[in-house]
Amino acid sequence: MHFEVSARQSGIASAPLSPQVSCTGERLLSVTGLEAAYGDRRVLKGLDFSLHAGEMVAIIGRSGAGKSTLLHVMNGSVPASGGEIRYHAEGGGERDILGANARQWRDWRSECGMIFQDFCLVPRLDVMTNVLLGRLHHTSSLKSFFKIFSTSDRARAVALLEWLGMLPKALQRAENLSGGQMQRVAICRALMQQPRLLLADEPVASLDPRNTQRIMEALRQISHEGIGVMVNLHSIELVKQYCTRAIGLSQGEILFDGKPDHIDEPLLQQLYGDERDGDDRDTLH
Ligand SMILES: Nc1ncnc2c1ncn2[C@@H]1O[C@H](COP(=O)(O)OP(=O)(O)OP(=O)(O)O)[C@@H](O)[C@H]1O
Repeated sequence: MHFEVSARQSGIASAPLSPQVSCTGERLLSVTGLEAAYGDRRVLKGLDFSLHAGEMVAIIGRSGAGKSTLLHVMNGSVPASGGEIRYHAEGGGERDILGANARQWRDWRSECGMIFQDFCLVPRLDVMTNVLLGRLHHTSSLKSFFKIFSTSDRARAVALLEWLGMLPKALQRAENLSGGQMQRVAICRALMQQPRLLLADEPVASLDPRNTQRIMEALRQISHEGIGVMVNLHSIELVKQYCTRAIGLSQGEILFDGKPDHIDEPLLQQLYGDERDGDDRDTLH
């Protein structure tokens, strides 16, 4: 079953997901020569690509290719060892995120939401508070600690939860939700930041088919709002169904950057090789 929600139903019309951004396809990021390593082991080897508002870009490649590392370098939780990530600020001006000081990193993180395979919610807090925690980057930490959020923050949280069908669960503890419900809450939390970019690290890896469709549909709608979405995926079927572009990584290098329709058998063989033999093959098509 497909999850379909109109802009009116979603509350997007009354509470834009990202009011700073219009869906004009302007450039958000220019990545050049990006390198990352764990100790002596080079994991990202000179990546070059750009990202635009409204794109939904899949990162694909076999296990260990460097997909998660790329997203974590982009949000600053793993350090880069070389290269540049130039952020094109709204209204002009650009800066290299990798050369940012602590305050600039905090600013960047508020522009760059992230969701994870294991959701990363605070289990004992209720859904509403988990979502409001997404405002941490915009609110003083003391205020957040005492859970003092503004009326407009609360209104936005309500609109987002309603959009993803989670408002009835707003007062439940996060630990009592199903995986699909947790991921919807995690998306709401990320959108509370009003990001220009959303990074999703295998967001559907642990979900059943129905919840997978719901989450992918939500990500697509978010990209239609003008937010740049980058999503690590293992299913090529989902990439072709939902994404506007795919970047194929192999051993930390970009092997492909183009339209999902252009992903063909020889490329899949290059990207996945033996990993596609046996059971894995079914999950890739
Ligand atoms: N914290 C770490 N310390 C050391 N090596 C790591 C660390 N995280 C990842 N690696 C290694 O870096 C390489 C890239 O890992 P990464 O998780 O980015 O790959 P991936 O493409 O996301 O894989 P998967 O699809 O299995 O999640 C792998 O060889 C992995 O073992």
